[in-house]
Amino acid sequence: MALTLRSQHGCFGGKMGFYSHRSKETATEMNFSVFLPPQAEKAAVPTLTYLAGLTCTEETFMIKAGAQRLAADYGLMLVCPDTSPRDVAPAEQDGDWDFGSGAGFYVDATVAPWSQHFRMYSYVTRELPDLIAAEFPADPDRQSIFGHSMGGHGALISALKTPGRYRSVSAFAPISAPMHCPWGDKAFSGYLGDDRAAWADYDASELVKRAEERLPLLIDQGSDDQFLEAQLKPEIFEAACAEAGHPLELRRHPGYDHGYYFISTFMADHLAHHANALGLA
Ligand SMILES: N[C@@H](CCC(=O)N[C@@H](CSC=O)C(=O)NCC(=O)O)C(=O)O
Repeated sequence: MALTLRSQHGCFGGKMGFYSHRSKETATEMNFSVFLPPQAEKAAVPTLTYLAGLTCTEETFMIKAGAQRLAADYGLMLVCPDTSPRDVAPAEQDGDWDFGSGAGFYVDATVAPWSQHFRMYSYVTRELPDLIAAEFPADPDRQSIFGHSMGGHGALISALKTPGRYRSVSAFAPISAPMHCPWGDKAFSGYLGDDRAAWADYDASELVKRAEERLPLLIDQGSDDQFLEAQLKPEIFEAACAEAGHPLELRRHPGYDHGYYFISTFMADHLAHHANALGLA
């Protein structure tokens, strides 16, 4: 598997790298970033994948979230894919910031033209982990996942749909019930068509009701988040977890909005959550 190293930077004793490669799933070049902690020079380390939100790239989290110092302390590899394929025909880019480029929604599209390249679910749950295991000093038996907003939705569905893959999951302000909000309605009807049964396969509030395993699950939500009421709907996911008997630590934080100041404030708690599940704490 040919990887192109686009740039590399020393970071907290480890290495911050930005890569691209030809993806079989999306049939495009895909970008991703990896933070290698110093411990990775001597041994395979656990990986924590972060899925970013609408309009983000593989750089946003690495630049803004402040996760690398803690990951270096724990000996945790951080992996962050781009949020969609990029080098696609104009008809597949879409002019909207919440659909098309930068808005892959972590689903495998079934509706043309999106179905040709927008296969982000298979990309983040299969192709990218396999690539990381083959090309980096990663311990494939110790993986966890987290994300923000659209990426929080992506992290929740990735964990719920692949029992046995991840040791823990967490999310900042996730789109918790995409079948019941305008962002999800637009993405699911565009990528998956009108069949709401297909939508339920990518909705965490539906998937948790049939979950086979019980993962440590942490969600942080700002109470002053501008998207909270219309788009995020944590109360639906909270009720679904209660109905399913799935443990959930959902914390609401007055004074915090949707942005990376909120994310960076609670980043240490999320890394501790995952480090604990991955046997690093
Ligand atoms: N362009 C939009 C705002 C887009 C936005 O807020 N994106 C969020 C994720 S929202 C859900 O997935 C984000 O993480 N942005 C990156 C950042 O650096 O903050 C608008 O104009 O409202």
